[in-house]
Amino acid sequence: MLHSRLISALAATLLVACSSVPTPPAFSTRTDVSQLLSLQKTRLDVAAPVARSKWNSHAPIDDPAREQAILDNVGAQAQKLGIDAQWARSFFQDQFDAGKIVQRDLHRQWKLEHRPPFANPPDLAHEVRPVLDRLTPELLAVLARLNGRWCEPDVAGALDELAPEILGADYAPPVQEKATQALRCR
Ligand SMILES: C=C(O[C@@H]1C=C(C(=O)O)C=C[C@H]1O)C(=O)O
Repeated sequence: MLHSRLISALAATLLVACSSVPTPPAFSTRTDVSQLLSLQKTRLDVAAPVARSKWNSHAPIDDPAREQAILDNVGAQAQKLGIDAQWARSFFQDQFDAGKIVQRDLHRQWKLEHRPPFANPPDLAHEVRPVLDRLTPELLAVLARLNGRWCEPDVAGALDELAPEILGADYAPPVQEKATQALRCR
């Protein structure tokens, strides 16, 4: 008798303890969306050093061979993570295009200012591109956690709320829209 009362008291305590734990899915979804947008922002931040390097070297903003190599790697890695390869490629193409809006805006501004070459331009191949290459697997890992969930209300809601906050801190709406295009519920 005493034994069974003790068990039901313990069970009741456990029930109370479990129900007071915050719901982890909503919390981790918001964290994942925030992390994704922060990584996208970090990638966009690399556009300015890329633009400085190309301003000095007169290299074109578009480098289709480099883009193709990244996309082929992205497609292969995405498949291993269970992400649709074509979707992952279009997400990364959007990141390239968003970064190129930033690069073009800077070159346009420097042209108007008759800006001379930069004194210490970053080395594109040895300093700048390695930063972008390190971001690729990090982006793919978060994308794998959010894979196919873009129409879930907590994912779409976090995206709507956090994109203007995180990307909008430094980037205009056209850049934000391009960078988040593949993430929208369709
Ligand atoms: C960032 C660069 O400029 C462009 C954008 C790229 C990117 O975002 O990864 C890749 C090649 C270029 O078309 C670059 O040349 O490295």
